[in-house]
Amino acid sequence: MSGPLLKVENLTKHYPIGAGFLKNTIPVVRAVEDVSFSVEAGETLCIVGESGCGKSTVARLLMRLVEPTGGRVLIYETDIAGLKKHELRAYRRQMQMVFQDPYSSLNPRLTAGQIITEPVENFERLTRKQRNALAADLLQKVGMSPEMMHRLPSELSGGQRQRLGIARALALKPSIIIADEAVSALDVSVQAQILNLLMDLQQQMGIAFIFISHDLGVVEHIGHRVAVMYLGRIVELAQCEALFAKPVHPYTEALIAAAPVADPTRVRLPAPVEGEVPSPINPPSGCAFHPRCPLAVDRCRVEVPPLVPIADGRVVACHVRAPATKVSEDSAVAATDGPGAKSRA
Ligand SMILES: Nc1ncnc2c1ncn2[C@@H]1O[C@H](COP(=O)(O)OP(=O)(O)OP(=O)(O)O)[C@@H](O)[C@H]1O
Repeated sequence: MSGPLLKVENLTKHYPIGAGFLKNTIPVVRAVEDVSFSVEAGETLCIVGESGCGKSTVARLLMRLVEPTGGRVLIYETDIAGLKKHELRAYRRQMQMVFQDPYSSLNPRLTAGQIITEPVENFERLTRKQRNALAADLLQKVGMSPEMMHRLPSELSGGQRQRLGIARALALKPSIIIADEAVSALDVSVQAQILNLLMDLQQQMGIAFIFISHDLGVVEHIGHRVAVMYLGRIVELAQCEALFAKPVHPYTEALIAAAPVADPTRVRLPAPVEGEVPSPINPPSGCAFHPRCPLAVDRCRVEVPPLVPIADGRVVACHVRAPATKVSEDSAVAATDGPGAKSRA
């Protein structure tokens, strides 16, 4: 099969809220606006941004848990909107999710073994022997002892529960796992174990990850590429190392400046920008970041900046740092495609 594993084109989601007198006056939350990216097999694309910027809505759109207002999601060049019911089931097998809170996403009445094998049994009947063998194999894959298959979620630690959530996601042999804040609820040492587990599984099984997080330390550890979102839009998409070494969008710069620095030799960026994230119901005109941006010029207040490719292959939406030319606008969509997974050797 050719082309990227996953391609997202101009994805948009507006949630209607309340009712106006006239249909066209119903206010909407502009949760996701014109988002495009692609993911290659075996790659980790991280999506970062402040709370409410639309990260989880992107995940829900990819899983087709909510319908988009506009745009397309293509898996191996097939538009998922056109899939029939049985094709959608097959698509859902390819894309699995690991959630932030492993406890609330695991059925407390089922044993670990039942939780892991349940997704497979939605598709095929298993004998008791097959079920036990599958549960034992998946538990071992995530670094747990097969005996744990008889335990209930309440009898496991937070880290074990998250491993169980990962084992369940692996059961259907997906091509992509979407991990939405998958390590945020865990202690730092357990976080590191889970991140290393995900990276090992990726190497062994070639799984792609879409890793959603607000924690830049985690993103720097696990990401190949990073998409930075602000108020529903991607404002910068770059190779992970390049992004952290030299953020280009002023918002990316501010996010990195605000993050705790684990490495004392790293030079800190200037102080982060002040102010609240504006409302996605009535976002600022032009560049939504302009009210908080120290570099804003008149053009930023009126024109939404397009994503423009710059020299090192990243794309940036900023009139000041990456001003658009006709040529750059034409090549911007191509630049949201990944160059393939980088090697971690
Ligand atoms: N079902 C819904 N109806 C209306 N608005 C919604 C709905 N779901 C999300 N939103 C709004 O859409 C915007 C984006 O929400 P989303 O959960 O995608 O953000 P996020 O970046 O994942 O945030 P967090 O990091 O806090 O989880 C927010 O303003 C949120 O309030």
